[in-house]
Amino acid sequence: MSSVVHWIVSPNESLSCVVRFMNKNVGNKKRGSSILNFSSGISVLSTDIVNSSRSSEERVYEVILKQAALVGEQKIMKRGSVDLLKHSKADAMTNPTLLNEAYDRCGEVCAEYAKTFYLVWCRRTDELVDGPNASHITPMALDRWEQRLVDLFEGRPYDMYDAALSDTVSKYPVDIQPFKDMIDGMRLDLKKSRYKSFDELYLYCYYVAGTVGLMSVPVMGIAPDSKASTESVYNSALALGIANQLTNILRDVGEDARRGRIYLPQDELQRAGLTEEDIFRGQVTEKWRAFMRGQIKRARMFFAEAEKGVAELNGASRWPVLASLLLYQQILDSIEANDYNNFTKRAYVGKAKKLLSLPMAYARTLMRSS
Ligand SMILES: CC(C)=CCC/C(C)=C/CC/C(C)=C/CC/C(C)=C/[C@@H]1[C@@H](COP(=O)(O)OP(=O)(O)O)[C@]1(C)CC/C=C(\C)CC/C=C(\C)CCC=C(C)C
Ligand SMILES: [Mn+2]
Repeated sequence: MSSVVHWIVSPNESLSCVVRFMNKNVGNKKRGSSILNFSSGISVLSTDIVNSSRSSEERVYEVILKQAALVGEQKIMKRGSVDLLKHSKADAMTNPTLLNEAYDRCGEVCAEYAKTFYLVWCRRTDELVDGPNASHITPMALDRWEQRLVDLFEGRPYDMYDAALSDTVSKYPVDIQPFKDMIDGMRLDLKKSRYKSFDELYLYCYYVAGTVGLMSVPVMGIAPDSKASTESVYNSALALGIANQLTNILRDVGEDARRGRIYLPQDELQRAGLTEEDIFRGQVTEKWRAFMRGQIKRARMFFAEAEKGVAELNGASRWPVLASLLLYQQILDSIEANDYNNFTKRAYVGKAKKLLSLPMAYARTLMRSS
């Protein structure tokens, strides 16, 4: 039996600890979940019964179990071969030269768009709602994007970028669900600019970022000698996505507010004595500093949860994943160094620190694998 412990910090510095005991046999879901609240050392305030109204964390965990089952139970069905007749550009899928070109094109997009991360389909999806044509994007356009996703999963890519992804998902146990969920995240972005609670924000972070972790693990692979359960590795991957997105949100508070968006839990703001006007005014007060300390602490806990899973990945992936984790979490240090002024100062990690993260990550991964 494996146990996954999540610590969620609320802004008044009390801690909720969600302890899940999962039956390792995911097919036989004998699952219990209890939420323990700690406040000044006083514990166990509530017990969550399975199947009562589910929290976002529980809903997302269902997806993890499904992904883990795909790997663990070898449920992957060989996907249909590419339908060459429907889309002429699908020639790329059977012609190795064209396929190489498709992957090269993806590499070019990565070099242009992403400083730290590489996953072209995700960037293209995000560009739909954040890019230059964002004001023309309707829910219908996202429906079409989703249909195109289904097509590429079934071996009918529309263009070269799709062809590379189509090829990848036909070779690895990648499920379409996290991809669909990411599109749902973009749908959310079209209609929602406030989040009532951390539970709501957590779901958003899963959609737009946690999904990336679930897409990546089947391709990166779990080390053959790993003793960890598949679902615990997926859980760490999810945590890395959530941690990255929470960090993004904390870095971009001012920028988002100028677009009329507040990706911060409203109930927590209220408990900290802060209003929306305070955010729009953008003054760094003691209340704001205290609020930010709580938010940063929470993001760091997700990074810590993520780090546990890095050693379980295939050797070749450990170093880049740990390096990206170390780099990204330094943005939190930078917010602190800016005295929590994320309204007008952009937190960033300088070149020297970035460079230092690489050998540090390398040394750490070597130490752990010996
Ligand atoms: C066991 C374990 C720890 C496994 C690691 C699993 C893993 C590789 C997880 C990756 C997590 C990750 C990189 C999540 C992406 C988070 C993120 C920043 C999401 C952004 C969403 C939208 O936010 P927003 O609009 O606010 O941001 P911008 O201002 O627009 O930037 C995204 C933009 C979604 C799009 C995401 C990508 C383009 C990044 C995908 C990158 C990868 C999968 C590569 C990761 C590779 C390594 C080696 C870490
Ligand atoms: Mn974006």
